[in-house]
Amino acid sequence: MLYDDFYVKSLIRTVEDWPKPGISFRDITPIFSDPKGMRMVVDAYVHRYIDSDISHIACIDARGFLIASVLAYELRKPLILVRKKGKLPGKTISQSYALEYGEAELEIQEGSVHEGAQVLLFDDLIATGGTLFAAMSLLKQQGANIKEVAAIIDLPDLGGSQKIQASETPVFALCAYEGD
Ligand SMILES: O=P(O)(O)OC[C@H]1O[C@H](OP(=O)(O)OP(=O)(O)O)[C@H](O)[C@@H]1O
Ligand SMILES: Nc1ncnc2[nH]cnc12
Repeated sequence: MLYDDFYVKSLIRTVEDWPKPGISFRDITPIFSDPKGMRMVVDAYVHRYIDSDISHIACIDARGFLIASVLAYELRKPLILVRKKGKLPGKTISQSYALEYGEAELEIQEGSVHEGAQVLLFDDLIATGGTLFAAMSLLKQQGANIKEVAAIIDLPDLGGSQKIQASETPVFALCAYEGD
């Protein structure tokens, strides 16, 4: 299905002052309750990565899981879960970070990716980039190369995507909210 930016944006709800005063929260929940929107979003990534040489898809807890798992199924790639602290059994490595409205810690299981893996890292939204940088650091510590970071939404005013690109990692976002 052809990507229609206007249609996808019509499924993203802005909630002012949530979860904290001053935050314009971009709620993607309506995308998942709209089968056409969900298909349009997934198809856009399938189209972009079908012929790429990525070996793995990594995704970030929790909203990042929703599209990335379908994408991994479609592209027949292994999926690596980057989870919030305390959710993964066994030996893990962790990284704390700050995001637009708080602080948290991410973890991956040791050995979840091998040296030289070519990873597409997926999350739903890029704001300050704190979350993605923490995930990138964990994957790189395991020897992975981050081929590209992909998201549904970029908030360029918060600088995250620019910082990731400045670190020599390509960034692909389906849509952006800038200056509003
Ligand atoms: O670029 P940043 O400033 O780091 O912000 C982006 C992150 O914030 C949200 O995660 P949240 O921790 O709210 O998790 P959720 O997916 O579990 O709702 C979003 O899903 C991104 O992961
Ligand atoms: N403005 C925002 N809307 C939705 N998720 C976010 N994660 C970080 N900032 C966000």
